[in-house]
Amino acid sequence: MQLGMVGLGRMGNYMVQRLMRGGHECVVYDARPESVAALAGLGATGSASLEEFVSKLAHPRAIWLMLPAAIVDKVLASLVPLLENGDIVIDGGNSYYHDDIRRGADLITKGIHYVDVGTSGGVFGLERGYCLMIGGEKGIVEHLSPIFATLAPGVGKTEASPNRSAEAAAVSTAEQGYLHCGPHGAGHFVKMVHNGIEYGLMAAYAEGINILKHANIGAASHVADAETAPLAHPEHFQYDFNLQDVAEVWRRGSVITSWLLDLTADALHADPALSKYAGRVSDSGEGRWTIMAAIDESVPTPVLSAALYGRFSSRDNDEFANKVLSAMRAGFGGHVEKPAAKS
Ligand SMILES: NC(=O)c1ccc[n+]([C@@H]2O[C@H](COP(=O)([O-])OP(=O)(O)OC[C@H]3O[C@@H](n4cnc5c(N)ncnc54)[C@H](O)[C@@H]3O)[C@@H](O)[C@H]2O)c1
Ligand SMILES: O=C(O)[C@H](O)[C@@H](O)[C@H](O)[C@H](O)COP(=O)(O)O
Repeated sequence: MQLGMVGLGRMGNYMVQRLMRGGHECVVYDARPESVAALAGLGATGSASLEEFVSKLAHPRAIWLMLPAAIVDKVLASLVPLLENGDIVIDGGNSYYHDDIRRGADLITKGIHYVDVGTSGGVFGLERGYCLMIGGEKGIVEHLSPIFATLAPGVGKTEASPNRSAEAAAVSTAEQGYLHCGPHGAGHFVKMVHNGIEYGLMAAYAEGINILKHANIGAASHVADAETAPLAHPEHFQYDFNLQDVAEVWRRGSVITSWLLDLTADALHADPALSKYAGRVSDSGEGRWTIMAAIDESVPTPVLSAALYGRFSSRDNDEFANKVLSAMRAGFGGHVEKPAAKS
């Protein structure tokens, strides 16, 4: 099948390569000509402009956008006037599902079909395949199934769930690694919650490993932390854990095995101090949209909310709040801030 790809960054580039390996024909465009040239060198049909890109696609066109969510509307404003009745636009980035509902309704008035796809797997997707969470019209999703089947990991890459019935498996593509989740926005809704969970899982590993890292604070060699009360039982905190080895042993048969743990172990092996990271953790939107949806649904999400707020704190957005705390403490008790302990 032919597919046009706009956005050839960390994701789009490898997705095109996986599609071409699977026998699909790819027409590609990116604002960076060097990204287009690199894929043209591997067999894709390159384009120097959106106009040229659209002209090289057979009607009905299938165009996959793999762009930062913030620029999708801007690119659609240039792209849509070039399209014809029956063409399909797929947004495979991390767009907000409200935008999908709006775009789907707007584009169909122009005869253009819109599909939202939450794509998971990151830069490992080229080899492992991508988990695809899809929203849109059923017939259009079915039409695109050869593309989804090639991008997804495929049957057999993950052991079947023991209680999954053969009947359920026969009527769903979930075992292949892609799923039509519902109408416009459903794909990105599922991906949004996936990423909310991702924040919580990541925070859980990070916090646990940090407890292990500080398990030596009772050792005589440890510089006492001037900001806290003295330890009642220094003998309880005499452990110099080898964090790489702990992460490594957890990867074998434990309850908390996961790909995130694999990546954590690997990062600790590369540099146990993680010294190239300052620890300022960004968020691209999906974590906060998850919490917003939970609030609208009146569903409690204490773990996911705490994980999101942890990212805000990591960027020092709690600095003034902490000054307010110190000011109150000074005010009611005359407590003076102590100098930071050397780490
Ligand atoms: N990186 C990941 O692990 C990952 C995983 C899943 C989903 N996503 C989502 O996929 C989307 C793409 O992510 P990425 O990591 O590949 O981003 P990226 O920044 O690596 O790539 C974006 C590409 O878009 C191109 N681009 C920017 N403006 C353009 C324009 N006006 N016209 C044409 N091309 C333009 C850039 O040149 C770049 O090559 C995002 O929505 C992201 O949130 C990323
Ligand atoms: O499933 C995935 O492959 C990831 O979730 C992916 O979508 C990406 O790495 C996020 O864009 C990072 O999101 P934050 O910037 O919000 O951490």
